[in-house]
Amino acid sequence: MNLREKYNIPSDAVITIAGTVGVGKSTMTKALAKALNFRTSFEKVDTNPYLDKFYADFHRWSFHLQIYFLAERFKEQKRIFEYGGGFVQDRSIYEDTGIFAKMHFEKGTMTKVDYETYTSLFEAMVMTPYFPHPDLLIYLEGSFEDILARIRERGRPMEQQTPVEYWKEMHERYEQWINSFNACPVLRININDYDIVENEHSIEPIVEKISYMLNQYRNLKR
Ligand SMILES: Nc1ncnc2c1ncn2[C@@H]1O[C@H](COP(=O)(O)OP(=O)(O)O)[C@@H](O)[C@H]1O
Ligand SMILES: Nc1ncnc2c1ncn2[C@H]1C[C@H](O)[C@@H](COP(=O)(O)O)O1
Repeated sequence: MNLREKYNIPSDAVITIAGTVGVGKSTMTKALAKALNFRTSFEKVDTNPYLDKFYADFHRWSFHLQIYFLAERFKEQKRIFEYGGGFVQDRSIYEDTGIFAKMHFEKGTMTKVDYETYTSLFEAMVMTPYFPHPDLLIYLEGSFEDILARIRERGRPMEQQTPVEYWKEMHERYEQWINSFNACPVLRININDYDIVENEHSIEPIVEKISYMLNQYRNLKR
């Protein structure tokens, strides 16, 4: 019996992993999908045609990058829907607007007109009854120092060249954002409470928590 069956996780569930850059979303997505025998939906970083340009010049490329991410995530949403669920998704669409676009607008690296165009497109596409919310959002959290160490260890060149203040600002914004997020149920996990890199079995207590949350909310909906 696999962990999905053992913990009675519905086979059509959609679980999205949220958290700041470098916190461990992709690593968690892979481990959880393997444990549950679910499909994965990843952000494509290496093939993103705007990401390097964006980090080199926020003003010039922030709007282009947001539109690109929105299109990519929408296509992924469609794929998840067509398969009928059973997915773990690396990063939620809500972070694009709630963290990134908002932060660039408020810091002055996205113009007001671009921000309004982006948010109206986002709302028309996403904040509608036709766009199903995930069954659960897993929020990964940790200290700024631990997360910065992970960004450095991973070593993506464009992220190394970005000032530390950028990551600090993002870390603070994430904490505020998650405290008022209510589009779907949230399971918060501290990165010091598991180690799926060194110990594959440490995913099991997380699956148990997921099961508890999903079944609690399914019962509430009945
Ligand atoms: N549980 C963990 N323990 C130790 N290192 C981790 C853990 N999860 C991720 N990492 C490391 O942290 C870095 C960032 O992880 P990643 O999953 O790519 O983050 P994200 O997708 O949130 O940007 C990688 O070098 C990864 O190997
Ligand atoms: N919506 C976004 N705006 C700007 N930058 C973004 C957005 N979504 C992701 N990113 C960046 C941040 C990282 O450099 C890479 C991948 O994110 P990760 O958290 O490492 O999966 O893309």
